[in-house]
Amino acid sequence: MAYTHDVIVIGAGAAGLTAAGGCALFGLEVALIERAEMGGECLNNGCVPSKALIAASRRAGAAGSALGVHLPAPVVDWAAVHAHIHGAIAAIAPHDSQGRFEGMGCEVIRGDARLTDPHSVAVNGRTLCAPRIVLATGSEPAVPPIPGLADVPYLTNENLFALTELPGHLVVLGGGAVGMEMAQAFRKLGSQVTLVEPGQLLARDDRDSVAVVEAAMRADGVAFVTDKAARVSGKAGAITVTLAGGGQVQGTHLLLATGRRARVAGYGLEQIGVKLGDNGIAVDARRRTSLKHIYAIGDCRDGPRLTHVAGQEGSNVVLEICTGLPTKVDWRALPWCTYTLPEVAQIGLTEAQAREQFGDAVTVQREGFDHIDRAVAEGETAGHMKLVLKGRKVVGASIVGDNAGELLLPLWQAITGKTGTFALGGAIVAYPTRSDVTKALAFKAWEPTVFGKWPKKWAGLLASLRRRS
Ligand SMILES: Cc1cc2nc3c(=O)[nH]c(=O)nc-3n(C[C@H](O)[C@H](O)[C@H](O)COP(=O)(O)OP(=O)(O)OC[C@H]3O[C@@H](n4cnc5c(N)ncnc54)[C@H](O)[C@@H]3O)c2cc1C
Ligand SMILES: NC(=O)c1ccc[n+]([C@@H]2O[C@H](COP(=O)([O-])OP(=O)(O)OC[C@H]3O[C@@H](n4cnc5c(N)ncnc54)[C@H](O)[C@@H]3O)[C@@H](O)[C@H]2O)c1
Repeated sequence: MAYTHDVIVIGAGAAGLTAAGGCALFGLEVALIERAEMGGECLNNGCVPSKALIAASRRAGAAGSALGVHLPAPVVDWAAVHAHIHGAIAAIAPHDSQGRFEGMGCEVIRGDARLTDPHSVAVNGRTLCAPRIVLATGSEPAVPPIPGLADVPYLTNENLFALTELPGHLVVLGGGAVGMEMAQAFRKLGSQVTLVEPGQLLARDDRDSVAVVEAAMRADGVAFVTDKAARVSGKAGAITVTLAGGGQVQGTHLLLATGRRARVAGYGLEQIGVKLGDNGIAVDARRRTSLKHIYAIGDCRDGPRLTHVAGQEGSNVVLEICTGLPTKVDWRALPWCTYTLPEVAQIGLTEAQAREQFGDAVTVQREGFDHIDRAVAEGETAGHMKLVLKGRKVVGASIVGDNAGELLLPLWQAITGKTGTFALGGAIVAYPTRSDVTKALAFKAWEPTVFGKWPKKWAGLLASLRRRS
């Protein structure tokens, strides 16, 4: 077969950009195909706009009296908030742009790709062929089969950031990361917000940590309803959600935050025989599909759906394709953070997962931010860090508090064995910073040893010798 390229990458989101850019930097001939905006979901309707919106909401939420300073009630200029969100996207866009990736050596093709045989991709009337293909086609909002939904205008992350007005009363379906972040942000900006979730809020996170966020959001004025949406009716500006339990919630706008569905249909996967899992393309630990020369990375395969995961899988397949060495992804120390106020961050195992896996070998060291001087000085003491240990080895951590996500990096190093509690407990940490909490908890793992029987005996012996001299 005459190959036109060494690698064809379909999709220019976080996963595809990393894979294509990395292979091109190794000198391979790469075709990168994107049918919509370069940068995919994270840049255009995911992480970037949501974090820009959250930043605006934090400014609004700072109003009131605290620390002896009185700020007047905020005036929210939605058009300006909207401009800030789209300004952030525009500022980051060059990083993901066609020009930047062409500069790295990729052939960037703007069009709809379709697999026509196991080595061939049709796009814009051309047929490209390569020995390796990387699928990075992402995911889309999962729209649950709720009766009436098709007849009512609703929001998802795909149109939320195009809103031209601040919702009067936003009803959010789903208490995962999207639902929680957006519910709090719109509430702080002045919308009434009701969040409907039938199960647990932030179900993948530590329960103690989620309880702190939930309390903060209730204090902000978010109303939580534990039930499932059974029917939706109404029209723009007047929407009614009828709950499975019989109650009703009324609002002006409806946001679906009910999870993601992998984008796997309509581009030839079925025809060439790539196998699917429950919600995405089935892959092995090296991110190879059932056709071993075709990889699937990021949101389109079954597994965690996060930008840094997409990027990590992109790097993984670059190494495997470019060196020929099998390269497995390692999620022992997978971090994530939900950017509510306070943030809730998780890495590795939660306490419950660790106890299930290691039983009595697990101990948990916990410190509240009310014991951390920086947090006290700033009046931001909500939250805690929980360090989950097997012996003295960190196997997980849950953090809830201001900027919790910024504390994750040394914990990644500890879980992956690049550092340990001894090093972290002895580290010099600038005072006063929130990192004091990591040092304090790591040291607790060693405290019984450092101040144990033998060090005490030794110190006592030295002291008695000095007394005699
Ligand atoms: C509101 C929201 C907030 C989020 N916030 C965070 C966050 O703070 N942190 C975090 O880590 N994650 C966050 N995420 C998740 C994150 O956005 C995704 O995990 C990530 O963007 C997935 O990247 P990807 O490259 O796999 O897919 P995408 O970014 O979806 O890229 C796939 C690309 O493939 C293209 N494509 C699909 N089919 C074809 C085809 N046949 N031909 C050509 N092109 C095609 C699509 O147009 C798309 O551009 C958030 C998600 C949402 C919805
Ligand atoms: N900060 C971050 O890292 C961040 C932020 C946003 C999104 N994301 C990623 O984006 C993806 C999507 O997030 P998400 O929050 O949409 O999905 P999710 O799967 O985390 O949560 C969806 C929630 O919707 C609920 N739900 C389902 N059907 C419902 C119904 N009919 N009525 C009410 N509730 C219903 C589910 O019980 C679940 O709790 C996730 O994979 C997440 O990792 C990450």
